[in-house]
Amino acid sequence: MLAKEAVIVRDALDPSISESAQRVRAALEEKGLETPMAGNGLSDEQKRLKIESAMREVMDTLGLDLSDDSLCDTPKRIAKMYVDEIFGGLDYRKFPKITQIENKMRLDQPVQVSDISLTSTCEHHFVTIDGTATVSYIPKDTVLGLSKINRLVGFFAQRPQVQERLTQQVLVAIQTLTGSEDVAVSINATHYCVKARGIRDTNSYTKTSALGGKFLEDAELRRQFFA
Ligand SMILES: Nc1nc2c(ncn2[C@@H]2O[C@H](COP(=O)(O)OP(=O)(O)OP(=O)(O)O)[C@@H](O)[C@H]2O)c(=O)[nH]1
Ligand SMILES: [Zn+2]
Repeated sequence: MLAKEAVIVRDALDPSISESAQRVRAALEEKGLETPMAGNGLSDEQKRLKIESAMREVMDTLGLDLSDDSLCDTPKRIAKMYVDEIFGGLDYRKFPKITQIENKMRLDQPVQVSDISLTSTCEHHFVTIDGTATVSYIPKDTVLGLSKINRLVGFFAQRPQVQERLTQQVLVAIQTLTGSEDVAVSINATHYCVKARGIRDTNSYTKTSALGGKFLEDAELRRQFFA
């Protein structure tokens, strides 16, 4: 297993990790908001093979018949889903390409993207978190391509998460990329670990928010964001 510092140095030299991704990661590390990772240096293919084998063990332990034609490929499907889909955001090589344009329009009012659909995975139970995110920022020197906001939410959602950390990670990513402290993020989500097991509450949902710069200082701006 490689030490965390060694992984960061290796990734800094990896041309498939964009400069934007490296800056966001450094900012998260500095603020103690990075997802806890113990980088093991495995390739995606090595990860798929190991997870497939582990899932085979889990299913076998549950007493499922792995020779059944409906079940036999499930370990492989789960391995692919974890590495390439629902946990793809653990790999900064998959960080979205961030397009920004110079703020020639001198925009100084909030740009808000509301109700971004989001699915993530609860890191305590590995079941779905299903919700929406709303992101607002006041541009400084550059303006972000709108879809990039959805993509950034999607990237950090594709990790095992707690909703509070996910909300903060999106905030820091947008602050880092735009150079503007004036960012607000809110997430409303249903946790299937609360809905489908445990307390089995089918109604409740969780609201979190993370605010920076003028959104913290200006009550009217904050009111508009939450309105
Ligand atoms: N703060 C926070 N907690 C979460 C999130 N997702 C799940 N949890 C909680 O994580 C906690 C884990 O508690 P444990 O007592 O270790 O787990 P458990 O025995 O399965 O708990 P129950 O869900 O109450 O049955 C639970 O209270 C979950 O509801 C999240 O995004 N944020
Ligand atoms: Zn959970």
